Amino acid sequence: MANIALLIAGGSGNRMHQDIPKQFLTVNEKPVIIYTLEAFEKHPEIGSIAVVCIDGWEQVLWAYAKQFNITKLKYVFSGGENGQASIRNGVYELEKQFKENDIVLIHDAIRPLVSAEIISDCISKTIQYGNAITVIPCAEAMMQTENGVMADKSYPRDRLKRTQTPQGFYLGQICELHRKALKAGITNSVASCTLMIEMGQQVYFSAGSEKNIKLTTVEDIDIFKALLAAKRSEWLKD
Ligand SMILES: C[C@](O)(CO)[C@H](O)COP(=O)(O)O
Repeated sequence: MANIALLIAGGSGNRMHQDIPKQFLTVNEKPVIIYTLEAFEKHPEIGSIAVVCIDGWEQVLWAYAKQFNITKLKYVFSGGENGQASIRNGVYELEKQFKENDIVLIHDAIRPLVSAEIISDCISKTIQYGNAITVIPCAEAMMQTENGVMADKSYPRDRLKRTQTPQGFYLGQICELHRKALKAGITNSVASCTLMIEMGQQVYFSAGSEKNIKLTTVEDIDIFKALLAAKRSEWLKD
């Protein structure tokens, strides 16, 4: 049985307001996507890595992978018109290379601080339950709003989880989910976990971390740099 990491790097990152797609921004002399690739490269349970890449950046990605010695990167696929289409392209391509009972961990390329523990837990919960969505508890009070201006309802935070990636599935099952979703006319679900719910399936949780940040806005780059600095000083102490 193989464990494959499928990194989703198909987006242009409009919310970052940069000329370069955020997965290719350089932070401390290394492109963001390389931090993410290194996390899976170093993980002993991951055999192969595939990337769904934004059009026009494929050769840059292969060049960076060579420069930073990412030997597990085997496939680079085209993105789609949205996240659901990009993931669908990726899993359909993987289906041509791997078996239905192989595990695929679908991960945002712009979550560069995913840890070995998070990857391991996602794999073991996928084996245990059939799928695994990385989550963290919801620490803030939650308000429900219709118009974004005011709220007259709150939502109990202990009943909520904040989802992250990786999100783990058996390859055959995630391909089947995408085929059924297309037949049902669902074409723009936010994430694999939301697609599962929209298709009436249960999802199971694995353990995430506040440090497994998603680089969405420019502010997140500052947080990323601070977390990198903290990580470096931990290494120096060891
Ligand atoms: C998959 C995800 O990271 C879970 O939190 C998130 O939904 C991705 O959102 P994006 O809009 O594709 O950045």
